Amino acid sequence: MLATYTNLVETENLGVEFTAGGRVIRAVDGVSLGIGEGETFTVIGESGSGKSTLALAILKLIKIKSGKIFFKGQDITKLKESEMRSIRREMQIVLQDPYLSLDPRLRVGDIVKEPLLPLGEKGDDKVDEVLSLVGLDPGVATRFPHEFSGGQRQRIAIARSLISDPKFIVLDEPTSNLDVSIQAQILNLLLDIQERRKVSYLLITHNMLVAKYMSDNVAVMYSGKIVERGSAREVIGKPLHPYTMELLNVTPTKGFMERIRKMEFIQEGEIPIKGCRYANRCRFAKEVCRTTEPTLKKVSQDHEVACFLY
Ligand SMILES: Nc1ncnc2c1ncn2[C@@H]1O[C@H](COP(=O)(O)OP(=O)(O)OP(=O)(O)O)[C@@H](O)[C@H]1O
Repeated sequence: MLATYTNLVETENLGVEFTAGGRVIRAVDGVSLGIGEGETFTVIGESGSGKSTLALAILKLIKIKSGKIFFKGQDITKLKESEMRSIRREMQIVLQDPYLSLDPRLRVGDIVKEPLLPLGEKGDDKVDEVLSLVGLDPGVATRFPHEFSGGQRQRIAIARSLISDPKFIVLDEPTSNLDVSIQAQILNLLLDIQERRKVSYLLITHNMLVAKYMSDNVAVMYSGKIVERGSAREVIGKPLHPYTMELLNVTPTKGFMERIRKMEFIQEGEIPIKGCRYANRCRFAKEVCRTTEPTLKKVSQDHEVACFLY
């Protein structure tokens, strides 16, 4: 029997750890999220916050320490690679750097067909279709990556991600290595493809403008944890967490300042790394922030925040 599901992709308390120089890094720490069909779910955060690790864990490309991953309602956390094969075709990734992600020795047609190799499929008949879908002339299939500009290379990478007809694509900073003038073209292409193919995107970015333009829902990640999430309109339009405000470079509203007027804040630099991970950078940190880890709290229909100010 097919599992019924609400979200195409879900994680439950997902945790990933690395050990580097004898130190354990909790790169993803207890992340629960749901990505609906045809939705763009964006993870925002600065470098090192754990965005890419989260995406790789969802794709089961790295080892998971704890928690669960569901795809189409099926728990895939413990599936063996052989059991993942049919699911792999439905999950693809587009990486940040189109200069590194395309094998320079292969012709474009062979690059685009790469995801079909482990499935034992040739896919020759699909190459023209996906190249056209990304706005490239099918004739480019016989050429090599070095003959193309950054934007065209990213179109090739997107074509490759589409050849297995996936339902879910991770877009890891897909435009951050491109000229500004090209970025909008690629973002529009991705939106157009989503419309036509009804794919869900997990978009990773540190660029708020990109997040605002592309997303249905967003999660803000800091030090392996989601500190705020909700609809893009709510989170980007009315940021609540001091870290989100910092990322967006917004000044807290008068109403916010009025509401927190009587709270007692402690000085920067006094807070040990315990409790809220952002506390040692937060100008609104209180005593409780140094002792207790805040959990996500629903503040409105489409908005949750993990912060003791709320
Ligand atoms: N293979 C690894 N071995 C050890 N530590 C790692 C490894 N991959 C990531 N990390 C660490 O895990 C944390 C999260 O890294 P991650 O790359 O997921 O962050 P990110 O938000 O995607 O950053 P960026 O935008 O720079 O890619 C960082 O502290 C990073 O140094």
